[in-house]
Amino acid sequence: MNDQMMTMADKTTLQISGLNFYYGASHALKDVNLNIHEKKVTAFIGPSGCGKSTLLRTLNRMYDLYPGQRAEGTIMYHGRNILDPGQDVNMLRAKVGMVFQKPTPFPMSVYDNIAFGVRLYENLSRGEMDERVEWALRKAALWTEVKDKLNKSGLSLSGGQQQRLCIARGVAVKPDVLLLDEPTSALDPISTAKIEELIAELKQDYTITIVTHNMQQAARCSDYTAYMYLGELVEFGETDQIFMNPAKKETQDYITGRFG
Ligand SMILES: Nc1ncnc2c1ncn2[C@@H]1O[C@H](COP(=O)(O)OP(=O)(O)OP(=O)(O)O)[C@@H](O)[C@H]1O
Repeated sequence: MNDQMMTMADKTTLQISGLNFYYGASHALKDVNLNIHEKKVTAFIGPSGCGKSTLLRTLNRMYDLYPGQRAEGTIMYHGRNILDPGQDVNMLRAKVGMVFQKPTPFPMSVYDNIAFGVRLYENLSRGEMDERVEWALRKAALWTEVKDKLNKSGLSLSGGQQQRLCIARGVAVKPDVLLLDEPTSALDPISTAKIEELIAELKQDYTITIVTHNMQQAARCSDYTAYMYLGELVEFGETDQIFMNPAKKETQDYITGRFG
């Protein structure tokens, strides 16, 4: 399927055009053009340092927190360029949530890990908050494991549970998009399988973008794959096509492990 046909079949949530990114003078993303499709999983793959995480971090302006980092170009989201200086970044980050490589629960109870973010945006009654916490934990396939431990510290959970808690925290504010930056690289195979199952469930409701070093994971979990090299987007397409019939030799060399 060519890009135009895919765009007709799937709605675009984020439309990235002419995106360049700089760490000071270092040019880390070079004229990236890419559509992220609604309620699909898009994987970013490529060798270390190719710009996968940088691209992910532009999608909710995470880089704004660091001086000297800047993006140029457009990322259209609901009719607005999110790179515009006038963009409300707090609102953007509520709509485009992020889960990091290392599980990062807040040093507070399981319940408050979820409620904390919700309180920033909504004024819910205690009963409504209880419902939201349960809803988010169920969405993250964690409820049955923690329903009797809601007042225990989030840090007392296993690594895999902590990562699902972080996903629950992201989901609790009802985002449109979830950005997952190597979400299973610190986890054992069983926790990894749970997160992958969870991704398959979550894409019914959310647009998901995942950075992964694991080719099998990209092949299993994603609908679309973007292969990057040295800050450039080399090839983008449906995951089956990228893995079974890539258009570019560089892509084929990378996915078959012949790279470098
Ligand atoms: N904070 C930073 N300051 C300066 N340069 C950076 C910074 N973070 C990343 N870079 C550079 O930007 C380029 C892209 O890095 P990025 O982390 O996006 O790559 P990646 O594909 O996610 O790599 P990995 O798979 O190793 O995580 C690299 O050359 C990297 O050295």
